Amino acid sequence: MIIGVPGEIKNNENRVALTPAGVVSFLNAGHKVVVEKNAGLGSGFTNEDYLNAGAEIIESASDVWAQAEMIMKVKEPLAKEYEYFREGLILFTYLHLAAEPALAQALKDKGVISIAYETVEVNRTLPLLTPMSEVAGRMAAQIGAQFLQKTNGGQGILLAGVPGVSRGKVTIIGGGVVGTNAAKMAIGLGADVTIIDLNADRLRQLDDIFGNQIKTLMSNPLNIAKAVKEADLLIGAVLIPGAKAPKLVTEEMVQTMKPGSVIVDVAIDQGGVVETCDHVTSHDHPTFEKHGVVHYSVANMPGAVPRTSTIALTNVTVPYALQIANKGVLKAISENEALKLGVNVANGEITYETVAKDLGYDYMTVEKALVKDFATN
Ligand SMILES: NC(=O)C1=CN([C@@H]2O[C@H](COP(=O)(O)OP(=O)(O)OC[C@H]3O[C@@H](n4cnc5c(N)ncnc54)[C@H](O)[C@@H]3O)[C@@H](O)[C@H]2O)C=CC1
Ligand SMILES: CC(=O)C(=O)O
Repeated sequence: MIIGVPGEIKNNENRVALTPAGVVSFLNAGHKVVVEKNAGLGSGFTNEDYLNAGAEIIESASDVWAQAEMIMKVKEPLAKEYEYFREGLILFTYLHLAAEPALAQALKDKGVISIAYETVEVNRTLPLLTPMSEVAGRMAAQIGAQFLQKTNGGQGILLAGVPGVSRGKVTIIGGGVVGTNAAKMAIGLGADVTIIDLNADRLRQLDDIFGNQIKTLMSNPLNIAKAVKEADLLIGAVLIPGAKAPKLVTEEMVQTMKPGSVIVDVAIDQGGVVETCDHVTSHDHPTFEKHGVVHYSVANMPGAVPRTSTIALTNVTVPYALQIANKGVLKAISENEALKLGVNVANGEITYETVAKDLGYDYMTVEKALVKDFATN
């Protein structure tokens, strides 16, 4: 199979979908890899590194898309990339389609087999989302601390406090991978940390992990309203796989926060959990202010630490991509339930149930969407 790696074009997205080590894995299995010129530079991988690994370097993105049977990317394609879509092309990347209706429509219209990293699922874990959630969770606490500084528009709070002065309060809604990693960093910074989750077992695990270093609360509107009001830094970290994030923090709750408090809505890639986080921001202009509160809603946070993130991401994506390349997409997904759950669009149908529901499409199982191909393979 020919695997294509275009450069990322989202604002300040410096990750790349394959490292030179990943190229070697594909070549050893008998495949060919074409990489857009300079695609790896932001992550510290030169064209020469890719050539030495055995990839072909191609000048233009359009030629990479045209030659490849499977495109590996990091972020969802942007509108200017839709023209490269074609029937039967395999696209393996983050998609977040519940928050990207135009992209979902384009993938449907063009018959692209679209496999989303974020819905590949094993035993209720999301192995291709986890490393980036680890990165974004850790970043959320340090970014929040930075924007709490007066010089950056915040109220002028040091999360650690000092002897004789209270610590800053951090409220984290969603105690999964992002939430746990945000908590680790916030505790390390000396903050007073509260984690809210809907899953009582998860709250027990968090209590076992962090003990008295955190407070845990069950997710309900009263607890959320109280913890939001008290928070100096609020971190949104809820996920219902594939679905649009629920708006758990209302505008009224945000209005109760102290001026200069900070919200980092990490879940913005799925639409965000904070009502006032009503648009995605970029690394160039990461924040906006509403009701006196600093809002940060960058949907590609790990793009700012691309060296760490590219290596962490490709560590987990390459084994799955190799299965697709080795077996073909149909055999790979029929033999691997985790990968099958990654298929969001196939043969013009939406094949992930919560995405279909949120976007108002009929849902079709992958098997049914690909029924002719399954019958003949
Ligand atoms: N902005 C960015 O650059 C990045 C964003 N993310 C996003 O961060 C979000 C969180 O991801 P993960 O932590 O990996 O997910 P996860 O699945 O590990 O954790 C989600 C948590 O939310 C909890 N939850 C669900 N409904 C809830 C509710 N009503 N109230 C409170 N908690 C609730 C779940 O019980 C679970 O513990 C996702 O949308 C993910 O795509 C991840 C990486 C980068
Ligand atoms: C998860 C995701 O969308 C990201 O790492 O950018």
